[in-house]
Order: sequence, then C-alpha cells, then structure tokens
Amino acid sequence: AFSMCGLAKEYESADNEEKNPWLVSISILRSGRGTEACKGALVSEKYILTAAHCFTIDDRADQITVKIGKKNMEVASLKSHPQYTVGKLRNLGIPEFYDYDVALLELKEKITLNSQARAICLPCTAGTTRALRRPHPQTTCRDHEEELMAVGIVKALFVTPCRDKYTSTRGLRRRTVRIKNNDKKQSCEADAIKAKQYENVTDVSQVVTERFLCTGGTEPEVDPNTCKGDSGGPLIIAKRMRYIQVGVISWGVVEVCKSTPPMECQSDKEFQEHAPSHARDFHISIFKVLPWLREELRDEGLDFL
Ligand SMILES: CO[C@H]1CCN(Cc2c(C)cc(C)c3[nH]ccc23)[C@H](CO)C1
Repeated sequence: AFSMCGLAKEYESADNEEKNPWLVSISILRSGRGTEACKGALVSEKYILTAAHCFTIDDRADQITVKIGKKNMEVASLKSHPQYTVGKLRNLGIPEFYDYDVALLELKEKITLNSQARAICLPCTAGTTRALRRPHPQTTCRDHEEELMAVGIVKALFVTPCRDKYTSTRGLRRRTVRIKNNDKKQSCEADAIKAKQYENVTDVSQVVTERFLCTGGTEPEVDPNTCKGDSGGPLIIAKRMRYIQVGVISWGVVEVCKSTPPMECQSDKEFQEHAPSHARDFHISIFKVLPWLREELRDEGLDFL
C-alpha cells in the first residue's frame, strides 16, 4: 500500500501536529550565535523540503535538528538547489538573491508515518493524482498544474506559529493568501523593489525570476504576510481536504512580525495590522524545480509523473 499524502485530522480538538502533520520546525545550531529557525515540509519518509537561505555554506548536517510531530530527528545531509547563489548579484549592489531558494534535508532514519507525521502531496506525483481524485496514469503533470495553478487569483494557505491566549503556549495557525497568477501578478512582483535591500534594483526581473509565486498585498483582499521564521515552510493548496504543496516560502518585502509578537491563535483577525499594500511575499514554485526534485527524491517511491 502507499502512504496517503496530504491527509490531516480536521476535527477541532485535534492537536497542532495532527492538523499539520507535514509541518517541520528546523533549528540550526551555530556555535556562539544561538539558533536560526526555519520551517519545512515532510515530503517523504526521509526528506524535508525547505529554503536554501536558511543555511550558510558552512552549516553542516550535524548542526541541524528538525522537529516532526512531537519528535526531534537528526539530519544526515543537506542539499541546496545547485542554482541557488545568494551572492550572485552582489556586484550590482543587490545583497541577497533568492532564485532557486530550495533545499532538501535527508533524515538519518526514516520517520514512522502516523497521525502526527505525514508527508504533504507534491505536484506531479501519483499521490497528488490520487489526492485530486483523477485517473492514474492518464493524468499528467500538466493536468496538475492546470488544476492547481489555474490562471487568475488562486487561494492558498501557509501555517505560522501563534500564541494561545489561554495557555500562552505556541499554537499553529493557517493563514489564507491569494497567489496572483493573472494581470495582478505584474503589480505583485513590482512591489519587490520596495524591499530596503533592493534599492539598487533597476529592473524587477533581476530579483523576481520565473521561479517565484507572489502573494500578499490588499487586492483583491488583504493577505496576511509571512515572517522571517516562516522561511522554508510550504505554500499549500487545499483541495477537498487534501493538502498539496505548490511553493516554498522564500522571502518577503516587509518584516511585519519583528515589531509584533505572534498573533493570538483565537483571534479572528486574519492579518497583521498596518501591513502596507506593498507587503508582498515570494515563494519558489514547486513546478519550477521539478527536475531537481525528481532527481533528489528518485528513490523515495513518490512515483513522479
Ligand atoms: C531583500 O530584502 C528583503 C528580503 C528578505 N526580508 C526578510 C525576510 C526573509 C529573509 C524571509 C521571509 C519569509 C520574510 N518574510 C517577511 C520578511 C522576510 C527583508 C526584510 O524584510 C527584505
């Protein structure tokens, strides 16, 4: 039998891990400089998909610990996308370049999949064909892209920590955002150069390449924004209670969370106040890094189409 990807407990009293059993917290221990925190998504029994910018070239696998469900696991290897080069545009006065900002962490041992640890569905795998209730093997990767990333505004979600106002413990909250795929894509991407580090950028396409999906802003509705700590987390499309990862959270124009503590889990506010209309978030599209994913995950039984 195959492990069903992208399934979660939906009942209210389920715990955070059961509601988001693919969400991984990543800590990178750096001697003397505390830990960097990022998020990731479990994509098979042994691999976590995250952002390459969470790591520096000196980081080694044994400095990284990941938390899946309630378990801390050790990492055997870290592999960033070969075309990720954060310093590529430094000579143009552009300090950080996030193109191909994806990485895979291989666990030292396979995780036992259960209600608190389960893989999310990756597009262009047989698991996503099943999750979309489409016929296998007739359904193609193109069919997945057409169904998931229809032209226009596409509703998606990401998961971020929140503060439980009764127990003041850490909870998790799903935030709904809209991917701008149509004529709104242009104006979404144009706001990228409002990031302070990008004042030397003359042409948006220098920093927003074809790999990116764009969310955030106030049109057609106000979107919540990501925080630095959300880096590497999955951008998810929910289809009939199955969860499919279409992006990896890479970077945002405005750090709205630095000044404010994590939102209350119980509050019905959908977004941080005072998020300016140019507060956009950029995610690496899974569809744009498939050849690399197929190669790196070829032995994971994911049945790429
Ligand atoms: C080029 O400079 C810009 C890019 C990175 N931004 C930091 C950042 C990272 C790294 C990752 C995620 C997910 C973020 N979500 C919101 C901000 C933010 C800075 C400061 O906002 C501006």
